[in-house]
Amino acid sequence: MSTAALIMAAGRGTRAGGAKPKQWQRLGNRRVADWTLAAFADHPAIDRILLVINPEDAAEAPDGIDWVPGGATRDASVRAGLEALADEDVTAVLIHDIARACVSADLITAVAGALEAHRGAAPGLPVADALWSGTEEAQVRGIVPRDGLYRAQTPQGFRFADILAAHRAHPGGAADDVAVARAAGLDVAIVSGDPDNIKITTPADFSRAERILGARMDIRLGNGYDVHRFGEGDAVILCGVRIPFDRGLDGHSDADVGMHAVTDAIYGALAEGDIGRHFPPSDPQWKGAPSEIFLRHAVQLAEQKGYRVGNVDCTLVCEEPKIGPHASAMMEKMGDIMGLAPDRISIKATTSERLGFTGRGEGIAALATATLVQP
Ligand SMILES: Nc1ccn([C@@H]2O[C@H](COP(=O)(O)OP(=O)(O)OP(=O)(O)O)[C@@H](O)[C@H]2O)c(=O)n1
Ligand SMILES: C[C@](O)(CO)[C@H](O)COP(=O)(O)O
Repeated sequence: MSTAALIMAAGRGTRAGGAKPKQWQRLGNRRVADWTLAAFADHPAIDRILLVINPEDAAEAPDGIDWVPGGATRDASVRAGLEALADEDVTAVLIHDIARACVSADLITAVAGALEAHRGAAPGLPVADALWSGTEEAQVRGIVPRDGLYRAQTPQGFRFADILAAHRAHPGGAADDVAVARAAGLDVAIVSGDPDNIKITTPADFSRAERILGARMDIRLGNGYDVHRFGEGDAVILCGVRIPFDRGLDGHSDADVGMHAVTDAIYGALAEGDIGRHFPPSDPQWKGAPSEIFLRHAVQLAEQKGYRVGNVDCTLVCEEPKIGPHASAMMEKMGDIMGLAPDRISIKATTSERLGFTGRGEGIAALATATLVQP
């Protein structure tokens, strides 16, 4: 079975307001559309994603995602998307509003899983509040029994051939795809909806969605510690900056103790061991290597796993050389390598009051902490 996600994004978002349709507006550190697409792109049950947009928004479409033009109404847009998939080997389709950016992986799993036993499946929330009917003057006219009533959500899932035929036969004007399916006589199973799967409809919904997504945010913390002893040389390299000195630091690579501690903090936050695991000292290719190779690798690994570096704090422990005059150059260099703003990097130094190996001037130690945030 090949399952496609058809993401409906051709609406104008008039109720939400703003300078551009709601799906292209910011929600935290990404656009609404990017949250929704990421939920499906990362999901193992989804083999293919097709986005339906208004052609006026072509410049907003994310790279690497196929899109087709939608229509004037939601059901016309869905039909356009289904027709575009008709020649592909798609057996099931999950049709989702891009405006439901808080959709969870569990809900996608539940709808996709229900399609193994049912021809159609969609999430619904039983109505929990009392229901009234009202007059145009906002007076209560009567009480509506709520038994058996559900609030409809997306993604709504169907066998592909069924829902394509149902849309082709439908005269238009349906609120959702379950309505189209039912008009064609298809049975649709109700799976448990998710109260957090809100549809961003009005301006107030943006902050609700941010709260929901913020509560899900995964923050990781890692620490790193490294030591290199002094040896022959006329300079040390610390956090990417060459500092002339009457000795150098010994090491297999360029012995940048500060950069190593930061790199290990990132690996630590990922539970990915340390530099030695990724760049074994027994491997001659790393002899004298610039340590930014290691740091770049750690940052890339974090990105591959869906994290970005939030901030980094590094303390160098030595009596000499003096770090203060070089700290801002170090922060700039580290920021360049990590793609991090300077105000998210702290590099500072302390002596150890002439105690221990650093106090006796035998080497330099470095400690670092890094946070990783998802997404
Ligand atoms: N012609 C249309 C109209 C709507 N949609 C999509 O269908 C979903 C329905 O949500 P809704 O809140 O109604 O979106 P809009 O139509 O954009 O909002 P509004 O009614 O406030 O303009 C949205 O993801 C929207 O982009 C679509 O693809 N094509
Ligand atoms: C499809 C839908 O999300 C189901 O709740 C909803 O009907 C679409 O939004 P609209 O506000 O009804 O256009």
